[in-house]
Amino acid sequence: MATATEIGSLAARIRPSSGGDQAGLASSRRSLDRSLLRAGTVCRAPQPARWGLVVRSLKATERSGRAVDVVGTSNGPVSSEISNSSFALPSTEHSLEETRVVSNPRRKTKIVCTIGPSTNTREMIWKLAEAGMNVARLNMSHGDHESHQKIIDLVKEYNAQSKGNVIAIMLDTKGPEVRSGDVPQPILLKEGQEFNFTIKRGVSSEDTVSVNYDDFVNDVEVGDILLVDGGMMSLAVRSKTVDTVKCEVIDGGELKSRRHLNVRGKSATLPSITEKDWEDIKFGVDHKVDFYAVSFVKDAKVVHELKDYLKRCNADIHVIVKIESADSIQNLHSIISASDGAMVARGDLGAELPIEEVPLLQEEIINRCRSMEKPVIVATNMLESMINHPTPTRAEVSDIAIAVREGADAIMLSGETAHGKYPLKAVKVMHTVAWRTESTQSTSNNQPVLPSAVQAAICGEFSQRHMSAMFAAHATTMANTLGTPIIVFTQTGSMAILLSHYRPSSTIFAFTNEERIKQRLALYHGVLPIHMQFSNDAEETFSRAIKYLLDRKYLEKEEYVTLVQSGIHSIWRQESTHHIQVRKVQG
Ligand SMILES: Nc1ncnc2c1ncn2[C@@H]1O[C@H](COP(=O)(O)OP(=O)(O)OP(=O)(O)O)[C@@H](O)[C@H]1O
Ligand SMILES: CC(=O)C(=O)O
Repeated sequence: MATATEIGSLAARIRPSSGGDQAGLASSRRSLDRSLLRAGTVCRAPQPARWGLVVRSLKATERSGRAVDVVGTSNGPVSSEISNSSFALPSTEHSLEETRVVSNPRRKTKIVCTIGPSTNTREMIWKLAEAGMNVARLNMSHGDHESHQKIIDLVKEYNAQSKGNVIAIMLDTKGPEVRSGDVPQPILLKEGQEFNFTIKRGVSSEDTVSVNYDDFVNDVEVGDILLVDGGMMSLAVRSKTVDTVKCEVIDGGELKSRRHLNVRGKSATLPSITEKDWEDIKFGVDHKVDFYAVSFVKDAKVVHELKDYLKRCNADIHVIVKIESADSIQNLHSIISASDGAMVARGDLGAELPIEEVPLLQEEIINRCRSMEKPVIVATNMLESMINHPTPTRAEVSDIAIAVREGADAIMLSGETAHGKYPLKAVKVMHTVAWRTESTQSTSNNQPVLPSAVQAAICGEFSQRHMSAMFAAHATTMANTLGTPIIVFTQTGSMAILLSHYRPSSTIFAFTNEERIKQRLALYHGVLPIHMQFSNDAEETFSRAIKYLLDRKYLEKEEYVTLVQSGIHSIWRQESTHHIQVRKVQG
């Protein structure tokens, strides 16, 4: 059986009395340096934690320069079919060559894919998963429960059959959104023409279409600007009757079925969770989804209301708040604080607020989430042109790189995978761009900081949670300094989530004995979740974990790993002390 011997000198059980042994550390570096030389790798840029890192990047680089040897990872292509397929980026070979000095062959930023008509089959779910999808998003604004259940069943079937890979499921509520009605054919809106929106149901003519919101006429005022589809078309309100809003088209286009309507600078006076949303939320409880993405959250009250409901249902589902309305910006801190994470929903955000605010708000929301230890997703238009074209615009590529650099946990595809012509190529582009961008990120200016824990200690309010945060930060520093991957054993997922928050430079292998926790962890930056039964014997469990990683070539013999035993719920600990150990992997 594979084992990992503890290096006595580096067995940094973090206790006041512990100390490091320079000789042991130097020997570990020498051994890693030797493997580097054997591998013949050239390290072009000095990195603070270079020893273990370069060796591992070789695993993803074949002679052709194509990624074929990354197996069973939730963070990148897993099959040669994907890697060698014709939809590789034209520049793929070049970019993979370039990433030889990458610190880690696995992508850390996760990819959320919206499932729709282009991808709602067994074959496409499998292909998306193999191409790098980490989370499948169900948009409840479209489809019915039957069609969404089919997708949930397919994802669960994939998870059950896949060896090592896992996909989480996110149910995105429709929310109090205002949409135009169904039209049998797109209606052409021309600049300057009169066009009307009516609250009468089922209307679709050349100059009038229904809206799904009875108070539309009351909320809208003469002079308001209406944006269709996030600003693809716009109209100025000229007059109103009891049931109709009469407008002049400013920017024309094709009005298709169920398009978003926003009034510039205003949020609809609807509750954040509508009756339909509650039905969809219950559907999510019944089918055990992993996350809700809650649309148009205006304040923290609605998050508490949803969480209370989930508690009453005994449902362990995390709540991601979508920041997309003018109201949500005013209450950003309390909303994020009440939630389990946030999404920068740039579509509606850029319609309700001036569009030039979107990049600034994106950065602010990411920073806030990062400082509050919550995951954050950047969504909408990331590869919009790939709905119809096989390659992205350069601006779209830059947009992905910016979200990765700003520290998003995940980036999202919407229409690109829901109804686009090139869903797999879009995932492949997202994967490659995120991976390449991560490879250039320096860890030296990314050392964990602990303002909240330090502050708590000063105020005498140091809690178990702060203790866990301290250990996660120290484990990260240790793993970064030594260039080791982190192995964590977690029952609730909390320590893996904390480690993810500190963004270690290498992968976090998160072993859990709960399938649901494994699925949830798929969203978190840098975490590779693995399900394994824990036994009462800690050493035996560690050995099985190491064997698992060796068998899948995630680790190599003689490599060092940072092993974290901790968390709020202790595993194999008599006392409530956390342990961080550095161990050498034995065959
Ligand atoms: N389950 C589905 N069934 C049918 N069509 C879908 C489904 N999900 C998505 N689509 C199609 O894909 C498009 C893009 O998906 P997306 O999730 O971005 O929805 P949206 O309505 O454009 O915006 P929002 O995300 O704000 O709801 C939708 O407009 C719709 O045409
Ligand atoms: C994702 C979404 O709902 C938006 O961008 O508006």
